[in-house]
Amino acid sequence: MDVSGKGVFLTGGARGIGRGMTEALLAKGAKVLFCDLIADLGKAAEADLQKQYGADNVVFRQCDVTDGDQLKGEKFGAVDICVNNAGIMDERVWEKMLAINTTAQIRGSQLALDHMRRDRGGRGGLIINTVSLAGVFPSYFFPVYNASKHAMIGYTTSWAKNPKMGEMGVKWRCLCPNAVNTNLLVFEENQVYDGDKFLEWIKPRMLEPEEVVEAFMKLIQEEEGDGVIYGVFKGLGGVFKKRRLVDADGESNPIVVD
Ligand SMILES: NC(=O)C1=CN([C@@H]2O[C@H](COP(=O)(O)OP(=O)(O)OC[C@H]3O[C@@H](n4cnc5c(N)ncnc54)[C@H](O)[C@@H]3O)[C@@H](O)[C@H]2O)C=CC1
Ligand SMILES: CCCCCC(=O)CC\C=C/C=C/C=C/[C@@H](O)[C@@H](O)CCCC(=O)O
Repeated sequence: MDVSGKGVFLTGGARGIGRGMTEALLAKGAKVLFCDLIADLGKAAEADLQKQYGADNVVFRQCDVTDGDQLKGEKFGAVDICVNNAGIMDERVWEKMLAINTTAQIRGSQLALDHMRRDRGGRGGLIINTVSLAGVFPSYFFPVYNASKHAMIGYTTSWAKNPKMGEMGVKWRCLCPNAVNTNLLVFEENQVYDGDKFLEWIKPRMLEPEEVVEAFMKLIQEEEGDGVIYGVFKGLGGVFKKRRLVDADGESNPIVVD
């Protein structure tokens, strides 16, 4: 999709990957309403971005995505692209994590679909859920985070397969980066299991946020390709992936399931 002049709603945009996505979309001429829980960071980002791209093109709202009423109330003209990106990684508060990573992404998708669907007067659109490679592969370091992301792959790909989606005019995609150098990876003890081991294991393949943003922009602008899982890997950029089940020992004997 050509994003120029399009309306975007994006969650978790005050920092990290979401902050970069917001700026990249503005640079291509989109109008962005971004929200976040952290008001001071969000307002600072808004001031900065408005200076560069104009106050009519970018607005910040403080919003807790787990509050359905707050999420519903966010309006900034028509939304052509919805990016459900806010997420946390903290096994100690696993119910809250499911509320943010899964329930809120589902609610955001549902609201966007109702707004966009052509068969009910909307003008179509694109829904992108920021998932993770943790939604595709098992990782013992963070079981609930992993489950929260697996759920979003199931949800997003299921809507994408709906035979009436053509009529509705809405496309669905999952952005699945490998680990990214953001605040999400700064954790306290017990936030994940064997966190130091995870970081040591993942370090050589760790992405910078800009690499993910670049892949995200390709994914948005991609017209073709029915793959809804877009893996982002160090040195490879973004690639459409088929969903695979792997044995308990990891990579051996993957089974292609779609
Ligand atoms: N950093 C990583 O290694 C990876 C991150 N991801 C996913 O990317 C997404 C963005 O994460 P990052 O930019 O890495 O982390 P981050 O921590 O830098 O940014 C996440 C943003 O979401 C916001 N947020 C958290 N809870 C919220 C709530 N209840 N309501 C509204 N906003 C809320 C935070 O305030 C923060 O600004 C998440 O969904 C994460 O799971 C996916 C793969 C790898
Ligand atoms: C503190 C933890 C935060 C977790 C943030 C993430 O979402 C990071 C991603 C989590 C798991 C990543 C698993 C990565 C596996 C790959 O490095 C590789 O094993 C997969 C190979 C893919 C392929 O060959 O197609």
